[in-house]
Amino acid sequence: LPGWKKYNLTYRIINYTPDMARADVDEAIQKGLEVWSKVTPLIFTKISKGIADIMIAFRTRVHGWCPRYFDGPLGVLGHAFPPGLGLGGDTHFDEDENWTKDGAGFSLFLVAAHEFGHSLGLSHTNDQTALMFPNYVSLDPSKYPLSQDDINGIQSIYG
Ligand SMILES: CC(C)C[C@H](C(=O)NO)C(=O)N[C@@H](CC(N)=O)C(=O)NCc1cccc(N)c1
Ligand SMILES: [Ca+2]
Ligand SMILES: [Zn+2]
Repeated sequence: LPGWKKYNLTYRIINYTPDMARADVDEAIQKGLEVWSKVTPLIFTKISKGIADIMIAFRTRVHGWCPRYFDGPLGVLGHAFPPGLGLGGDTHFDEDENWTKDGAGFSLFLVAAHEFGHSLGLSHTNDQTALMFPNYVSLDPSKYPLSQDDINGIQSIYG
């Protein structure tokens, strides 16, 4: 599994969803990254300008030079590119979803944690208890642990 060749990665939130307070978006993204830094030597540093390893944006439908597109409400919630230069690591969230900190809509924290798994080199798993299972499971974000499958996967890259 290809991964980043460095442990210190930068991220930048390019734009914010109007669905949530900015501070709540910052927190959801930071916690989504922490899910992975807790079990690896990875360190994530937030920058507010320039090019980060992981560029994070909320987008709809066909967007910019991204080779993938979104599909309106529901369905695809986000996508992220595997480690590498340029688009590598970048993460996009579908702005046509209702993003939330808790309660109705989709938990930005949960989806971000899943997408960052891809940004770090993980693909989907068929372990239904895993964060990297293809489909969203709306479990309480605070209790949503990584499954052993997730941990094995990430530690096989950044052990
Ligand atoms: C083919 C991919 C572009 C689908 C896309 C995905 O897996 N992105 O990483 C996606 O948004 N999948 C939905 C499920 C679907 N409608 O296909 C999803 O909920 N993924 C995010 C997610 C969030 C939290 C937990 C899990 N297991 C999955
Ligand atoms: Ca969608
Ligand atoms: Zn996925």
